[in-house]
Amino acid sequence: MRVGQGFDVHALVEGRPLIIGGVTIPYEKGLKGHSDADVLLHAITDAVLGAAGLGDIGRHFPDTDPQWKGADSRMLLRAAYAKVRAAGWRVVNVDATVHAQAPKIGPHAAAMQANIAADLELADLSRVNVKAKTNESLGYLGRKEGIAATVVALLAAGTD
Ligand SMILES: Nc1ccn([C@@H]2O[C@H](COP(=O)(O)O)[C@@H](O)[C@H]2O)c(=O)n1
Ligand SMILES: C[C@@]1(CO)OP(=O)(O)OP(=O)(O)OC[C@H]1O
Repeated sequence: MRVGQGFDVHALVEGRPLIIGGVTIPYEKGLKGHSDADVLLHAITDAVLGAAGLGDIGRHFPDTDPQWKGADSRMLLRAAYAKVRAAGWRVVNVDATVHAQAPKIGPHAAAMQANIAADLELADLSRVNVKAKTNESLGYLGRKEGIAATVVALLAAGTD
């Protein structure tokens, strides 16, 4: 068994769609990034890469590479997970928290869970858990200047 953790944060700006966990959420602002800036999928990607000892998302998909400009982060997660699988690992479970003062994530959590489970080739949806917290109006997250995500992932050896 191997454990990995992931963290990501992106700034909230006007004129961008808000995409979290592969779900487009109606909101007045979206996340700024080189890719689609899906903060949750980036943290999951880092957690599974980290558990496998494969570095981080920026090593595999540099934000200086025009190839990844506007990239769909579900595609990045699937590509990273293919490398994790090729290294002999599979995900046992992923537990994630989205740190967002707004908007409410709860109504979208099941759709995020389904996307993530599909991308990690998990038939058992309970192996992916998406939680959310406000930041109690404290700091840059509490001022709605950005949204963050924290993730832990467990890997096991094998292909089953
Ligand atoms: N962006 C968010 C933040 C929170 N939730 C849900 O509200 C519950 C209470 O959050 P607190 O930060 O006030 O503790 C939390 O457990 C989530 O269920 C949410 O859906 N979206
Ligand atoms: C995903 C990548 C690549 O497009 O860019 P961003 O969307 O800016 O995301 P970030 O979490 O800062 O880092 C990973 C990057 O390499």
